[in-house]
This record gives sequence, C-alpha cells and structure tokens, in this order.
Amino acid sequence: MSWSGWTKERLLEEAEKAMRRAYVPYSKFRVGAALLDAEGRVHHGCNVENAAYSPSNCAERTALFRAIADGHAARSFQAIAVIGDTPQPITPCGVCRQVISELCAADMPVIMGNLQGDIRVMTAAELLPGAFAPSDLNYGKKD
Ligand SMILES: O=c1ccn([C@H]2C[C@H](O)[C@@H](CO)O2)c(=O)[nH]1
Ligand SMILES: [Zn+2]
Repeated sequence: MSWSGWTKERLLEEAEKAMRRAYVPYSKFRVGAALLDAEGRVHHGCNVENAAYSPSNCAERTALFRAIADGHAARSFQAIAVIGDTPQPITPCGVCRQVISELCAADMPVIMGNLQGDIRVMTAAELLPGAFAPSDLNYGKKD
C-alpha cells in the first residue's frame, strides 16, 4: 500500500473533516486539506479568512505552514489532499501552487477532490511549471 497505508479516498476524508473547521464568513466557501508527512501522520488545514480580505489563508497553505512550524522538513511530505464543494475536483490557487512547489518535492502527488467524490491527481511540478525557485534567488550573485 502506498503512502503509509493511506489512500486518496481516506486522505480526502481527512481533508473533509478540516473543511468543516473553515473560517469563511466572507466567501462562505469552505476548503479543507490533509497533508501526509514522512511518518504517515496527517496535518489538517482549512481556509481562514479576514475582514481585510487579503490576509486570508487557503487550506493548503494552512496545512503546509502548520507542518513546517511543527518541525517537518520542507520536501519531506508524501502527499496533500484538498477538497471543496466544487463541480470538478478543487484546483489550488496560484499562490498555493507556488508554496507547494517550494515546500513539496516536484513529484509529490496533489490529490484534488470534491464532495461528489470526483478525484484528480497531479504532481506539484505539473501544477506549476516554471515556478520561481530558491535557486533563482542566487543567480548572478557574486558572494
Ligand atoms: O484551493 C483553494 C481555493 C480557494 N481557497 C479559499 C480561499 C478563500 O478563502 C475561498 C474562496 O476563494 O476559498 C482555498 O482555501 N483553497
Ligand atoms: Zn490557495
């Protein structure tokens, strides 16, 4: 079994639990994420909005930042599942794609789902070809 015994469906169930905890007074659009770490444990994330709108954080970034803050190494994660009440499997926003591209391995699966049970899987690299990368920061620097 892949992913420490977890399946896409069970990770999406965990993401759906997190979805219920979303703080979304403005959009009323709940999103949940479940990030699987190297030890097979799940870190939940939900979207957390703000009256000033731009400080709002997506479910995917909440889960990733939470796991990093808990001491998990960047690019050590096995998978992330994301779910929303969308007609097709939910698709991460551009900001989250950029964060996923830095904090997850290029071949890490991103499992996208909706409440009807539709599932789509893409790798982190497929979600953001040409991402701005840490190596771009140092290009051309003398020391
Ligand atoms: O993949 C996504 C897409 C959107 N949102 C959030 C941002 C905002 O709070 C609400 C509406 O865009 O959904 C996520 O958390 N993840
Ligand atoms: Zn996002």
